[in-house]
Amino acid sequence: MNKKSIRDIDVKGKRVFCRVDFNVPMKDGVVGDETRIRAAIPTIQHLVENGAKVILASHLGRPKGEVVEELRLAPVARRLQELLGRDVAVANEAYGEAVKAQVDALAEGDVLVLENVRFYPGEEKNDSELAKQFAELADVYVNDAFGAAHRAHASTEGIAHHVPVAVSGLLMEKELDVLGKALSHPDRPFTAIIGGAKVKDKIGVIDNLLDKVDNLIIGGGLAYTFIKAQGHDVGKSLLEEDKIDLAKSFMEKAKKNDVNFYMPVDVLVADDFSNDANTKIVPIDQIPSDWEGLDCGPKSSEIYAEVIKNSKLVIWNGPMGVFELDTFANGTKSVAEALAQSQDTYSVIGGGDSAAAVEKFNLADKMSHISTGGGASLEFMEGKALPGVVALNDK
Ligand SMILES: Nc1ncnc2c1ncn2[C@@H]1O[C@H](COP(=O)(O)OP(=O)(O)OP(=O)(O)O)[C@@H](O)[C@H]1O
Ligand SMILES: O=C(O)[C@H](O)COP(=O)(O)O
Repeated sequence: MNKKSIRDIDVKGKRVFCRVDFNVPMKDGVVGDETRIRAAIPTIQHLVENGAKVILASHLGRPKGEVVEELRLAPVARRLQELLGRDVAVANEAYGEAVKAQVDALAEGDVLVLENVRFYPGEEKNDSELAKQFAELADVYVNDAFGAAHRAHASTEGIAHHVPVAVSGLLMEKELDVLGKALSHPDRPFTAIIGGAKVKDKIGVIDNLLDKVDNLIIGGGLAYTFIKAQGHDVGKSLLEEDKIDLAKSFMEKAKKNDVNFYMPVDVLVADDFSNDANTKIVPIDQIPSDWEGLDCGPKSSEIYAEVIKNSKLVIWNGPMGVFELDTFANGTKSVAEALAQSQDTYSVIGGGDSAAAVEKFNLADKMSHISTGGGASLEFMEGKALPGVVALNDK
């Protein structure tokens, strides 16, 4: 990576404003999946051990510039305290005189968690006044929030212009190294598996990856637009009529670029979107008109597994079916199992639902890298620059 990281600077005695992505699922005031908190710990430990006064800032949810009681960061700070095994102070605001006093009271190695930065309207507007307020708290800015790096907000981008030193954290560095290497110097054969709900959300990713991969596997709800593009009826399956021509152009681009293009050959159709629906497996040219395809079929899964086993590198974004319902989870599970069993395959899971799926199947520890970024990893894979990274100091 061509950006400086915390390993390139001296933080001893410095007030370090560290933006993390503590946007974790909350249930009844308790943290659900704590992956993102754990992922930030190496950076926090590094700062603590090197004598920084650590000020942590994050968003939680989408409170839209207002205080939302359920989205306060205190429960997250409590969980962090347990995981770190040291006291973590909490602020009721994210800037201002009271917060400054709390920062002034920090000793080297102390940790303070600020309130949800999205309680302020200026955050998402990247308001420079708010960015300056954040900057007043700090001597050094660290961005470790890879999951929010695609957002140009006051705490992810704006602040970097008002603090003399702006560097990446260790999580940010690792995410960019893994994804960056995959896209620029991939081990081959290189396979991308793209699933999820809509073609619309994956246009940029598919287009960019078609210039880089050896194999492209399409699954999930978006496959039906490709099935339609091949001239088959898709019944009540998810279909984006206005993207059929685009799907055709992707298949043509694959041919032109010598990319092996795989899409389902069979699908699991259902007469209802529920676990108790009547289901059957049909070839893609026999989808009944009043049924919908909610998963890949077993023949497709077998083909995908074979491609995975013969790959050196696989990037996976988006489930193969409606994996949240057990009846339609087999296609996604089969991809996860193939990745888990392929010892020689480096597997990169692109965050969001695919990360949730490998967790659900208890296979997370068998993946080589699970990104903490959903939208951020998607934008990175589209080849877009991430504003939260661009703003950091060059090496
Ligand atoms: N055949 C299908 N029909 C309808 N929905 C489907 C189908 N296959 C998968 N899905 C749904 O797609 C959703 C995931 O789509 P999405 O595009 O958000 O995936 P993602 O890329 O993993 O998301 P993220 O942006 O969070 O990483 C899941 O909730 C899943 O149930
Ligand atoms: O969950 C995420 O993908 C990040 O925390 C970014 O959240 P956002 O989509 O609300 O900006």
